[in-house]
Amino acid sequence: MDTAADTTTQSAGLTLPAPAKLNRMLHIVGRRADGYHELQTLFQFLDHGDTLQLTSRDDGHIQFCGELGDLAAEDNLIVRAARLLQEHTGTTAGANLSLTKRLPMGGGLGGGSSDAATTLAGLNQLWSLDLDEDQLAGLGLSLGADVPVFVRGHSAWAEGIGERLTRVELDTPWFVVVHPGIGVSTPGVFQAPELTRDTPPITIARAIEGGTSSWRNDCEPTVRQLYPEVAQALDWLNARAPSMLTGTGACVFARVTSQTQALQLQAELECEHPEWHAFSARGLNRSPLLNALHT
Ligand SMILES: C[C@@](CO)(OP(=O)(O)O)[C@H](O)COP(=O)(O)OP(=O)(O)OC[C@H]1O[C@@H](n2ccc(N)nc2=O)[C@H](O)[C@@H]1O
Ligand SMILES: Nc1ncnc2c1ncn2[C@@H]1O[C@H](COP(=O)(O)OP(=O)(O)O)[C@@H](O)[C@H]1O
Repeated sequence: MDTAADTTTQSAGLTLPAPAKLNRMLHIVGRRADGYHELQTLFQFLDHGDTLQLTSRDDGHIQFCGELGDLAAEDNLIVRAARLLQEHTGTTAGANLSLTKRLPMGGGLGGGSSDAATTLAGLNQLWSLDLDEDQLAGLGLSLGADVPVFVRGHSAWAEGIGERLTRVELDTPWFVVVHPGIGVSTPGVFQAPELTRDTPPITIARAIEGGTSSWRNDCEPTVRQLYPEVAQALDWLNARAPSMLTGTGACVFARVTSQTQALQLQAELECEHPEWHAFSARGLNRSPLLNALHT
């Protein structure tokens, strides 16, 4: 039977991960003239995320399939990344892009940015474009500040609005990540008058030597105040393990000592708070995207 896809030349295709990130710490050290906030943050990946299937087609069309609520195609970072790559390189190739979405949207786990990075890196390979990492990271930055770290695929200390990256090695514990079932507005958090914007800048060495017990997220007090559900989830987790907000939320994460402890904590949480969503995952200093692309 003929289908639209059958009329195109199909390649073997790729199935690639789009992992989540955590902000292991996040300081706001200033505000730029355009209103954007200058950050110092430590990014780390998780072995949990979305999955993207990519196949090439020869009619130049970008076909997306996946569950992203009512997000319009022109706002979908996957479609935008594919079109950007077409415009930048002039390729006549198209693609079928099929997403299995596991990461909550707008949860501070960087799912949209990670999807975009996986699209850029995957299509670069599928379409044999041969762009290097710097070129892909540059294109990614035009889609969002968090895209470059996913393209580069290493734990990083980030400055500026998150685009100036220095590779680092962090501890790789297990985490329990909790979404308290509400949406947090990133612009709303950054516009809040009470947000701390004047944390003195520190060096990478000082941030890392300070260790996990000294790490904090400057957005946390504001998000707690604006979203009591986030405060409740943080209080519940903090009573059991050291916990923090990631990005501007809504997700919070507890650092635990083993997979067993993670699964126990997750089970307790699911029993007491069925209205929250939780998963357990391990921190990774190398993104599973790099492993998948280079095998
Ligand atoms: C702060 C982080 C840390 O990872 O939070 P999460 O989004 O992951 O939660 C990200 O860098 C967020 O980046 P991103 O998610 O691309 O932010 P955007 O949607 O572009 O930002 C929405 C709005 O928040 C404000 N904004 C965002 C980032 C920033 N460094 N300063 C800001 O002031 C701006 O008003 C912007 O218009
Ligand atoms: N493929 C995508 N997946 C998720 N969100 C997307 C995608 N494309 C665009 N978006 C938009 O980007 C916003 C931020 O998404 P996401 O990266 O998941 O959150 P965060 O930046 O809080 O970590 C979403 O609220 C949504 O409007």
